[in-house]
Amino acid sequence: MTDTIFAVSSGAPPAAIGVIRMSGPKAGQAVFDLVGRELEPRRASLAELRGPSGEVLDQALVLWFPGPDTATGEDLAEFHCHGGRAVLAAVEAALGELDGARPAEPGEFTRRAFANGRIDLAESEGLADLLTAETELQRASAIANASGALSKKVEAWRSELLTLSAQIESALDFSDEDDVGDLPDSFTWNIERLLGEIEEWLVRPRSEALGEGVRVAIAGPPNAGKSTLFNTLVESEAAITSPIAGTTRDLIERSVDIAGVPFTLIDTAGLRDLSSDAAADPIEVIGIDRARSALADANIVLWLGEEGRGPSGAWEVSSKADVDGFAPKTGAATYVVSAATGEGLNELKIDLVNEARSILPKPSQATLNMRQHRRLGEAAEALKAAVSLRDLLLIGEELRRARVAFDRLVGRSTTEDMLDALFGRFCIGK
Ligand SMILES: Nc1nc2c(ncn2[C@@H]2O[C@H](COP(=O)(O)OP(=O)(O)OP(=O)(O)O)[C@@H](O)[C@H]2O)c(=O)[nH]1
Ligand SMILES: [K+]
Ligand SMILES: [Mg+2]
Repeated sequence: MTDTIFAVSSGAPPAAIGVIRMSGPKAGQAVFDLVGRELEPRRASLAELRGPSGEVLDQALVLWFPGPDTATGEDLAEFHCHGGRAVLAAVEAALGELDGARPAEPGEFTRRAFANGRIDLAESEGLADLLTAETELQRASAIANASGALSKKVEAWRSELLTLSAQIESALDFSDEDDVGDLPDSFTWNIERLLGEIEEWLVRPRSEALGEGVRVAIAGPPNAGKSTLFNTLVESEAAITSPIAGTTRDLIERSVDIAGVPFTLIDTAGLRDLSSDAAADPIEVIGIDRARSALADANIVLWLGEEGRGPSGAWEVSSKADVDGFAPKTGAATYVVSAATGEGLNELKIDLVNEARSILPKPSQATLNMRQHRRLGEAAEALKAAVSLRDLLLIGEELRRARVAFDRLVGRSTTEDMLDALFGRFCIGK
């Protein structure tokens, strides 16, 4: 028999309320043992919880949900207890006394929901992202995935595919040529339309982009004020600043949320040409190498050096605008800023946010993660092959390949490893 699992599903105690969830065949028995009577399903009941020797453990609100129409697809109970550490430990200990009951592993409730078909893989992944979302944009995108936008789309594509496969079957049954000529004219258009829809999803920014945010590197010669600008943007004294040229040696990265949009800011070592300097500090040389590769990986480079001398596409920034004798760059697209007085920083932030919005997934738009992107890409490849072929059997095989890719995408066929990796991301009690 399946184990019955339990865990504190609310946050870490102490808190005002602590919710212990229990799922599995013994959940009903557990409610009866602790409460001493049968409860009406799906109604909150106030009850005294008692331990094995009759001692009162807590007064709690208890909910009893008989399966299979529950979040996990199993019998499910919730004990809304007082959220003290000792109270929760005592109730958990009493639940653990029950034969066949044990504490849940991380993500095990969600894993059971998946195993029982209550949610599919894409929804589980969305849920994992939702629980770890830190910015508003991450939350909005994760909720779209968790609520099944991709899953519904794949379901629709899959049923269109089945219709197309049925057309192949009937052409094979009723013709001698076994050639595309036996198919309805709409056949190829329909595959192409399907392909078009899939490609629209494939070109969307990927969900991983939301996790790490837009990468903004700050670059320029030594003492340009890079670290000072970095500290101001990340609102902490993360980087050491000083009048000594070559203060920053290594890359410094910090994640920040600007107007609900996730960014990773990167401070870099000042760039200067040390190639002809035999006495150059080898550590500074390494730092400059690292700086150059960070610039190559960044989505946006803020260039604090001489106009036009930064990496191509870099944003021109004239720093230290408050200093006597300050002369800004002459280009119209220059951001004139002072980290000391705050001048120009709002304009810079507004443009960073606008640029990020065009790089990142749209709010509430469902997105693909790397795994989903790969599977959907396989489906697209198979469909492209299908439109290029003339032999019905071969076309049918490509359509089957596309269907397998859809099935893997939503988890109709998945490996244990993959599930371990996914559900291990959840906390205990989820
Ligand atoms: N007045 C004024 N001084 C600034 C401003 N930004 C930086 N400074 C000063 O300029 C000097 C160099 O600043 P840093 O932020 O260390 O410059 P950096 O580009 O990171 O230098 P390296 O790491 O050595 O390449 C420090 O003394 C800062 O206090 C500014 O906006 N206004
Ligand atoms: K410096
Ligand atoms: Mg610095």
